[in-house]
Amino acid sequence: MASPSTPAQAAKKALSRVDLDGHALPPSPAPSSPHPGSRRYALATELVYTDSKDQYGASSIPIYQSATFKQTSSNGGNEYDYTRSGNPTRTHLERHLAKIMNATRCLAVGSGMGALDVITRLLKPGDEVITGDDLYGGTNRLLTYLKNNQGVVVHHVDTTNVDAVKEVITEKTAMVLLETPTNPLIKIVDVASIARASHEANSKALVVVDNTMLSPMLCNPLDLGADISYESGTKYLSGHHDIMAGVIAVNDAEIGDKMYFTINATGCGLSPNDSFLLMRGVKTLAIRMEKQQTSAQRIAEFLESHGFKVRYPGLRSHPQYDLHWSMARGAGAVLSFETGDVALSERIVEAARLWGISVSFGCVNSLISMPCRMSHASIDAKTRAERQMPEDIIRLCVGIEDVDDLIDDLTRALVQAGAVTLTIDGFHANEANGGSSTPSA
Ligand SMILES: Cc1ncc(COP(=O)(O)O)c(C=O)c1O
Ligand SMILES: N[C@@H](CCSC[C@H](N)C(=O)O)C(=O)O
Repeated sequence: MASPSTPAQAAKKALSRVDLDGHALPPSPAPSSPHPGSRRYALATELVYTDSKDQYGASSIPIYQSATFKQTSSNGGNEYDYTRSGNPTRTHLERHLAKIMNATRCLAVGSGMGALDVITRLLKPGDEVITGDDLYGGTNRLLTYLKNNQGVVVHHVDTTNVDAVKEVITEKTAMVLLETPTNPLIKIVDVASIARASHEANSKALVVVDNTMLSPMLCNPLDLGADISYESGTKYLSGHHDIMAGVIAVNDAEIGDKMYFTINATGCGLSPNDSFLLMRGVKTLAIRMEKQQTSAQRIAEFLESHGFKVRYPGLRSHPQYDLHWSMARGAGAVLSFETGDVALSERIVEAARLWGISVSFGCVNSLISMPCRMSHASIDAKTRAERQMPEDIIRLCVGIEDVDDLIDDLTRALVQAGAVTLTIDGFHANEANGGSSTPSA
């Protein structure tokens, strides 16, 4: 029997089959939305709304925990043959994500770094990449590897300055890689202006945005002109720190095919079990993010009002407040603040109880960390100094606990560490430790 030549023919062929009990066998759980790539409801609805045509009406996607799939002929040709190449649970997740990321195609892989690896395999020796000078440490590490081993030229510039990006765009620019807000300095990057300028200067340059800090709940970089949006699904999308995952969204079919080729060729597609867990996590993204960012706002205001220098795009004092809100639907739940003293920051972090000392963010639990020692330690001290990363910076990743408990725990840690001066009216950050002189109760 000839193998069906298109996916539609393959689906029809498989649909016509019945199992031993006479049940019609659908080709796979159908797309999670009848209209992948186009949203019909508010995002909070789309996140939970799925329409899988499972043969038994399962309301959550079954885990197709199978490496291989039986074929109906010696020519193969069924929709799935091997999980590295494709798996029904992963496909369901990818179609659901394509819908919520406003993309025509989404690909799910084993981690956020795995996603960037797939994306950067679009590069070839001699290609140039323009990226920021405040980047997640792992991203910096992979780019440094490509520079040292694969002949890729990497320009680190201040991507908060559109002109600085324009200055280095040439016909050799193959990729412009952006993060916003940046991790951990919470700087905002004008994605739309950079995408426009990049495409005008070089129509072949791919603008890639790491959307991990905001998630599709708060921002859709493809709508701002990016060619590829990716994020670590380990963070907000899954929300519980129980899996590693990465997702890539794209509208150009040819680029999507090239990246799928890499995923199949290297075997980094997300496992069926983790695809199930990520799908489950995505359904609660809206309520988690709403709660987390409401609490983050309270905590940012609390710290600022007590004299700390706080970086959070929900604060009016953020120098790029208006730019952030022109691109995003919320401020997210990651903020950082400075104490002016590394040892003091260490004492604060170690005094916290409710806030777990941990890398990562986007989890239901609140986390506290010192990026220069932890998430960004792979950037050497000299480079950190050149990029003006304050060694004392403390990053807070706000979870879903009661916000008053979080503030109480932080207050106790600040007092215990000696970061604040107690007065009859309350307390304020010590001036010697980087605090301002305008305390509030
Ligand atoms: C902004 C950002 N992008 C990408 C990654 C990589 O994600 P993963 O840890 O899932 O590989 C991380 C964190 O690890 C991150 O913070
Ligand atoms: N040891 C890890 C550190 C992961 S950092 C995770 C996350 N992106 C964050 O910003 O906290 C590594 O070397 O990658």
